[in-house]
Amino acid sequence: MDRPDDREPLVEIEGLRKLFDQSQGIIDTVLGREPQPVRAVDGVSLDIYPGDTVGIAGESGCGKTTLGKLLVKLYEPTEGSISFDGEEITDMTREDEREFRKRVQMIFQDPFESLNPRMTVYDTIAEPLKINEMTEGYDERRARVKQVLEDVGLGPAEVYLDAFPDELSGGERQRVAIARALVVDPDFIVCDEPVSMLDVSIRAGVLNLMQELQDEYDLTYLFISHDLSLIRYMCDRAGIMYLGNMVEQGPTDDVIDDPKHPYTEALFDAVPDVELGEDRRRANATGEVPSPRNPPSGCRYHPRCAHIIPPDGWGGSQEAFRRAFQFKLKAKRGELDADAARDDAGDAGDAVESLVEQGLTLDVPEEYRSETEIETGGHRVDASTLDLPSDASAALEESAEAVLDGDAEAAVAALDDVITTSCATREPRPLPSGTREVACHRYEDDGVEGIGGSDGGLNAAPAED
Ligand SMILES: Nc1ncnc2c1ncn2[C@@H]1O[C@H](COP(=O)(O)OP(=O)(O)OP(=O)(O)O)[C@@H](O)[C@H]1O
Repeated sequence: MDRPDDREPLVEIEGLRKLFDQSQGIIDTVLGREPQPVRAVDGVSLDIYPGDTVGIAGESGCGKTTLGKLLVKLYEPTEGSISFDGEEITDMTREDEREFRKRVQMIFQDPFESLNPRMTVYDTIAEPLKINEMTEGYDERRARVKQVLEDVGLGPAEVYLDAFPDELSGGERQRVAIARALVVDPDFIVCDEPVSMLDVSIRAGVLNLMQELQDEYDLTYLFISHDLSLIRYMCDRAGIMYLGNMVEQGPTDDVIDDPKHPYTEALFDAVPDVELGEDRRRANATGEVPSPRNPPSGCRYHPRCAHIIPPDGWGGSQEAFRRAFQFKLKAKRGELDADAARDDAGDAGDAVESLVEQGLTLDVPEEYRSETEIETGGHRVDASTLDLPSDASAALEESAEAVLDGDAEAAVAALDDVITTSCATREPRPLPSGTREVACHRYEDDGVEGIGGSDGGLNAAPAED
């Protein structure tokens, strides 16, 4: 990615992976299935520059916290490298690691859990100074603790020094946690949902304090948050994670105002915004986040993607392909309900037609459904209004017949040659554009939907097979 200056990154993350081995559920054990690790962070690369505030967003379980913990060395990576100020952190001497642990801190979501209830504010903040032998004796230590308490807005310090966490409000506790992180004068702080447990009325105060402290202490921040308005408010750059992958990253305003990855688009569409036009509203994702134990092949987002790419020579619209692909997913997952289709069709009706329409229905909230779907309670789409090529219609009917005959395998096989997409077979590589990186096949080929203007944008590098 282009940057406006030639600073060296403070943190360089390359091909980072963290897999958690997890014991299987009882069904897996009984069926003798191979244990599958949780792919919490799975191939993330990211540079963080000094003085920047980088935000990481994404749905729950996408690997944000795991990434944060890897960066502060609370976890060791399964694969990949993290370098901090030019030095690889996964392979440090004891002395270097000691120094690293001073320079890099983490603030957690829950100040009730992160503070020891049996330690006073003074002991909590003085502890890292003692461990790191950073002060000469009690007087210097006490002066340093008092100073940092004043810096985080807990003044006069004497009022707080002997207090225990349960005597403080949530906001005061989080300020103590921030003071504990700051007292060793770090360079880089990972802030994991730092205000989400706090009362809404005091969040802005804590965030503003963190901005002031950034200048005062010369800090670089990584903010992890579900809250996209917080990311916009605090962060210069934003990275969007999906199932362990970084799908898009770049300057925050560009990523939010002009999202390129369909997942980023859907994530921001989930936030109510009266100014969004029809096109943005229709882009919403279908279904739930799949398990990181067994992520989808190719692009991990493809089963939910509104912009899934039809095969070469597809004679219909992209919308028709997206629905046909949803049919295929439901057939694979055994979600097509033959009995419901028979009931729906009635004695004189056509159960095949009903089942095809059931399969073509998108699993999205009501505001994203077609008129027919709304009229029929979300269960039916009028297939005749869809621009489906004749071979696709024939394949869907053949598949529906197989489902009605109880032959699940044949139902999937009928679709195999027609309803195909490269999104399910090739993993997209993050490719650079003028201001960002996006990992999406739509931006790989000239003439599809290049971004980054006339210089070819993301088309600069060939796609991986
Ligand atoms: N110590 C662990 N052992 C096993 N699995 C883990 C562990 N920590 C996280 N996971 C799993 O890894 C995946 C990513 O979790 P992580 O907490 O990093 O996501 P997240 O995006 O921060 O989610 P949230 O916003 O809910 O905190 C999840 O499926 C989670 O269950």
